[in-house]
Amino acid sequence: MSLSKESVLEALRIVRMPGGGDPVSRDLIRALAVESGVVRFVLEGAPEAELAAAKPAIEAAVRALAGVESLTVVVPSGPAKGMGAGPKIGQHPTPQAGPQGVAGVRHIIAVGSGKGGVGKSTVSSNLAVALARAGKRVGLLDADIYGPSQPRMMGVQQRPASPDGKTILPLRAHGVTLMSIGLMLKEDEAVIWRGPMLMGALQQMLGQVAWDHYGPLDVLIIDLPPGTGDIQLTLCQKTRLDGAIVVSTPQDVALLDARKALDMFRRLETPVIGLIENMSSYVCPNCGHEAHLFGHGGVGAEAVKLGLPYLGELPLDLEVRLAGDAGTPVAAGEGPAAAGYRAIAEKLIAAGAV
Ligand SMILES: Nc1ncnc2c1ncn2[C@@H]1O[C@H](COP(=O)(O)OP(=O)(O)OP(=O)(O)O)[C@@H](O)[C@H]1O
Repeated sequence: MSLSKESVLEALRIVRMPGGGDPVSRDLIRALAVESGVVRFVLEGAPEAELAAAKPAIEAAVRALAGVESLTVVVPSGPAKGMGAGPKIGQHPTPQAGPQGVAGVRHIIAVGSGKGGVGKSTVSSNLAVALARAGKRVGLLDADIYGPSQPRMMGVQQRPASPDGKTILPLRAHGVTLMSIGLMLKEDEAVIWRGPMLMGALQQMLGQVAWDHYGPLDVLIIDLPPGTGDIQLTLCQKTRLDGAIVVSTPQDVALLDARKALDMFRRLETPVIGLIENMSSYVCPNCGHEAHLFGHGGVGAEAVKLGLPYLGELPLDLEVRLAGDAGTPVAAGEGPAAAGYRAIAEKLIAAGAV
């Protein structure tokens, strides 16, 4: 029998758990992935001591299979020392009837991109700050589970509190109510998760976080992972989204991927609020010459072609990256990039999107 999920599960059925039964019939094997000899899964759903005691036998059973080149078994542990008891993030999704809103939130907007690295997270944080500066009550959810960047960009690192072990209290930075899935997880947990665990975690981020802890929100901005995967699909299907904003750089290859994201939102019947061109122009800080490193105007032209609103362009500006790395989004200050964000925030407000 060649190595597969089934052969791994079959081998695991033979292992006896200290508390009785086997790990498969007790549903303790989660997010199993088997790919070219690499086997990964999460072992959870029983007391941590029992899982730790069973782990060596479980590993031995899998390693004995022909074709296993590497094995990672993660036993998620409780919160790290000093962090206090907290809810466990990452679970199988609970059933829900149709798309749901989020308590205390008026509008929900997702920010997506077809391709990574085009500035989606930068745009999400800066737009959140620009909208807050324009007087809106704004929340920001970093749902980019594989590369959460909002804690760094917004300058927050502490683990959110959970007084009752279930409700999660969001953080607050630059006038924005903030939560990142990255603040609740250990690195190795998120990386090996697959579909259902991701979806459950997202559901928890929307349902268990007290988004109105600092007062009700006009808008919750959700920074999606790049691409068109499980998280995007789940969010559009399970959450009452008001719409999506798609970020792209102007060059053809990024636009090609942006079209895929737009197509996904169309199929899922999520209205596209507009397109944003990031890294549009570069003004040399020494001589003032304006260059278009990735081309210019491609996103606007695409918006016209598709009959979608074009929200505006944002310059490629060293300050944007430095500010993001330093934890204070450039939109919190003054300058051309801040002005660009202010203009987009005003457009969104004028359109009644927030
Ligand atoms: N307009 C800009 N000018 C200069 N640097 C930028 C600009 N937009 C984004 N960056 C920088 O580019 C890098 C990638 O941006 P960001 O993380 O926002 O992209 P992303 O699309 O969210 O990527 P990923 O999908 O991988 O999370 C960051 O270092 C960010 O500071």
